[in-house]
Amino acid sequence: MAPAPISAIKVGHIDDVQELRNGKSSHIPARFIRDTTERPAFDKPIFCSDTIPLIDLSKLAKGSSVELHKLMKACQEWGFFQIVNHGIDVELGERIERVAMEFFMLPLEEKQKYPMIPGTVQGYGQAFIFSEDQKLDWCNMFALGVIPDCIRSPKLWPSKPSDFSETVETYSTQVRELCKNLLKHIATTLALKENVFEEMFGVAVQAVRMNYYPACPRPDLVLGLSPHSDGSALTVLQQGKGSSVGLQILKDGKWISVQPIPNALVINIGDTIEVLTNGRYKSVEHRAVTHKEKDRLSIVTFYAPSYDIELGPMQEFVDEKNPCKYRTYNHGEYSKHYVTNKLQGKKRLEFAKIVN
Ligand SMILES: O=C(O)CCC(=O)C(=O)O
Ligand SMILES: [Fe+2]
Repeated sequence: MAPAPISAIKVGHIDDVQELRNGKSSHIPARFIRDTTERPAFDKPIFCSDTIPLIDLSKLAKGSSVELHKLMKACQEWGFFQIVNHGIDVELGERIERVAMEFFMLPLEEKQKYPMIPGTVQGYGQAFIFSEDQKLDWCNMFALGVIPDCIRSPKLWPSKPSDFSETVETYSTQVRELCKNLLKHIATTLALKENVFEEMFGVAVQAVRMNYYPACPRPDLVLGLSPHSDGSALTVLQQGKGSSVGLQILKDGKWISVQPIPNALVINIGDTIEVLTNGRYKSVEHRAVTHKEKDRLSIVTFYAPSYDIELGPMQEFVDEKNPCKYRTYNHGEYSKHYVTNKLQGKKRLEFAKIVN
């Protein structure tokens, strides 16, 4: 049966979490309350690991083999790491946080001029909601396609604050360079030609998502963002200064909090790199939790191949011991599949899995 058009899907009433928060009531609407198995376990001590690898990009740039080895281990064993000396201007990092917060603090009517466009995950609101019985995230998102032009919706770029668009453009230009740079180093860790990904990806797709998690009176009952892996090749995540700890990654069956490090960025491997490397480097499931008193902001950039690219495991990673785990598919089709299915762990990658 053909899938129902997104516009025909009934999502029911979606409360705006900032409005709920401003109402100061401690009542949590039922649609936000998770099943017991999904709730964050605040009663057990959260395993706050400082072992999530920290990579110094300036050392990689100087050709440090020790740092390259650390990067290889980070990609292979974690799929998540933090980077310092990454080349993004500190002042620009502060500016993007400021404009994002100024946008989220606008009156609801103003933000609703840029409503989330179903099936594209662009605009303001809750994304990935496809049915009335689906749980909601304690989060407001504002997402924009940046590159190429065909994914930009100029109507969604807000006029307030006045320097919002210019800041997103400048920030995105610098993050794009960072992604290209990181992919070169990642290719080197895989004994591939350093430009292999850039040549393969064509004009890479880049999108930015700002996630705002207001403080929640019952962080033990809700999730800021449902568990998922990213569909990108790489994701660059900036945790807002002064934000609460919120990002958690699933490692060996345990949720581990990622401690923000001043001026560091969090990098994670997305589904695309998992497929290309036939699972050598894996995309990792992650989620966000909320905090009772503190709000939290994250600025997330997704960097992925052009939509017209056909993707599948590279031959370098397929042999008798490592049979091909994923089929070849069109990246545009995968992206469409990704944005039209709910966040549910790594389920969306089943799209590409070869089932024996
Ligand atoms: O806010 C966070 O830390 C997680 C955001 C995230 O995973 C996403 O936007 O894909
Ligand atoms: Fe994510």
